[in-house]
Amino acid sequence: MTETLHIVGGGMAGSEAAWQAAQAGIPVVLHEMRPAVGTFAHQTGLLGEMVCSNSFRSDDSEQNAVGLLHWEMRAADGLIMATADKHRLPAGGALAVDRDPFAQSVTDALMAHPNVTVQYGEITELPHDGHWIIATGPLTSGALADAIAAETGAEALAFFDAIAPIVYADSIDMSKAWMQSRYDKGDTEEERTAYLNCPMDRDQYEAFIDALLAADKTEFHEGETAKYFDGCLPIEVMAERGRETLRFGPMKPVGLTNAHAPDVKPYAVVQLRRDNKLGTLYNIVGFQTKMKYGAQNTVFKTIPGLEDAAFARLGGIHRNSFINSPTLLDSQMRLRARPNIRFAGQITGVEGYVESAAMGLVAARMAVAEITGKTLQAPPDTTAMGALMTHITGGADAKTFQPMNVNFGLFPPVEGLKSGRRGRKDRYKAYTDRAKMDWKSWLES
Ligand SMILES: Cc1cc2nc3c(=O)[nH]c(=O)nc-3n(C[C@H](O)[C@H](O)[C@H](O)COP(=O)(O)OP(=O)(O)OC[C@H]3O[C@@H](n4cnc5c(N)ncnc54)[C@H](O)[C@@H]3O)c2cc1C
Repeated sequence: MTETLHIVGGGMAGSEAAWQAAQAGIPVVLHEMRPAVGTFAHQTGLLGEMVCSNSFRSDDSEQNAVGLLHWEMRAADGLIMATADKHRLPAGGALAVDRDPFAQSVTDALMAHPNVTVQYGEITELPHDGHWIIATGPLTSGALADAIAAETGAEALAFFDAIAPIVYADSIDMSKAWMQSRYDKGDTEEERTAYLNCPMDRDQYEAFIDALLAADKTEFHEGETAKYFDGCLPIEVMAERGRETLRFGPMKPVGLTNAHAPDVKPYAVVQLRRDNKLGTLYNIVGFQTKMKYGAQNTVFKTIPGLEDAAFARLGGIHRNSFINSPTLLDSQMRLRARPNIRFAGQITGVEGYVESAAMGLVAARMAVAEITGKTLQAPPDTTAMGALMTHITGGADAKTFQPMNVNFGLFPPVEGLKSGRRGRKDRYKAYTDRAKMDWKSWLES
């Protein structure tokens, strides 16, 4: 008899995973704690509930990385994409979804599937036997989060997402910024030039502080803890504590010499640190923030060198349980210490409905292969699915690991194409053409 796949969490990732495995002929038990045990964000007991916006973002599979991920999931007969297409609302180039019929259809499809049993109830332990996928999302219940922390070490499970904004390297103006580590620290040239620095004079700093203090901010949701840890105070809270706080904190100008004006001492310096192995993404060090996205776009572009910055993601702080996947998971998304357990969805450190469902899709296919005595290699990192997986299972720096949306910064470059803004359209088309070809080959493998 074929072994059963247990999936914990009937959200975006768990629903997609259940569908993929069931369609492959594997018996699935899907464990969902709602409606008996709720979260502060979910409103219903339905599977596949969208907790906030009703958008799956861009549907452009040629020029947008999330649009490409849509394409890949459709090509893999994904339940979440097929249901989103069925309940699509007019939204220009974006894929907006009528949320209640969407979740109802996901629920109906899984309930009606002969290979799926939905079992309502909270799972509170990490199981020792059988094949399991944990897809309990950013609001994983307290008991299970405790069990995960006990298994992995408390520091490997984050409860808050304190996100510093991430910028595409090729959108930074290097005629103003320069590369240097503070006090030129490091044994190699690479280490001595590990940071990218943006200098400010006094007027620019004062104007920046004014803009921070005046910016629109988001409040914590009810049920979220508004407790900040001193190590990750939002920059605007630091600015509220005193106009000089940032200049003595993340923006301190010491140990740095402006390569473009060595005789002029900057009044403050914003530092950016490499965020991925490819060097295509940089995060602004210490700039976690509760400013609204519109305000961030305006305020951060006043930083010299970032006037034309394009953001791979903006900053934020919110309740989000996620594991340190680069250290905990192998390339099959299995917990190294307990290989009978895979993780999928937002808890692995991806961000967003589509990315979470995508990780459910691939984790289930890997589990199916294992149950049927085969091994399915991870998709190549030239595909949107593979680029995301590579990021969480090893591409990202484990020390600064933060949840990530899919974006072209995660893709290996296509050789021979023009860099910078002007070449972007051709570059993205080349990425997506390559991805589609490689995704089709992977599906056939
Ligand atoms: C407040 C908030 C707003 C968000 N807004 C957006 C947005 O606008 N757009 C966007 O793309 N993403 C948004 N996200 C992120 C969003 O949660 C994810 O994109 C997506 O829902 C994650 O999918 P998932 O399957 O990993 O988790 P979920 O969809 O949350 O599914 C996890 C499921 O596991 C269940 N569960 C948890 N613990 C247990 C347990 N112990 N036993 C059994 N079941 C359990 C939960 O009830 C839930 O059904 C938001 C997240 C939060 C918290």
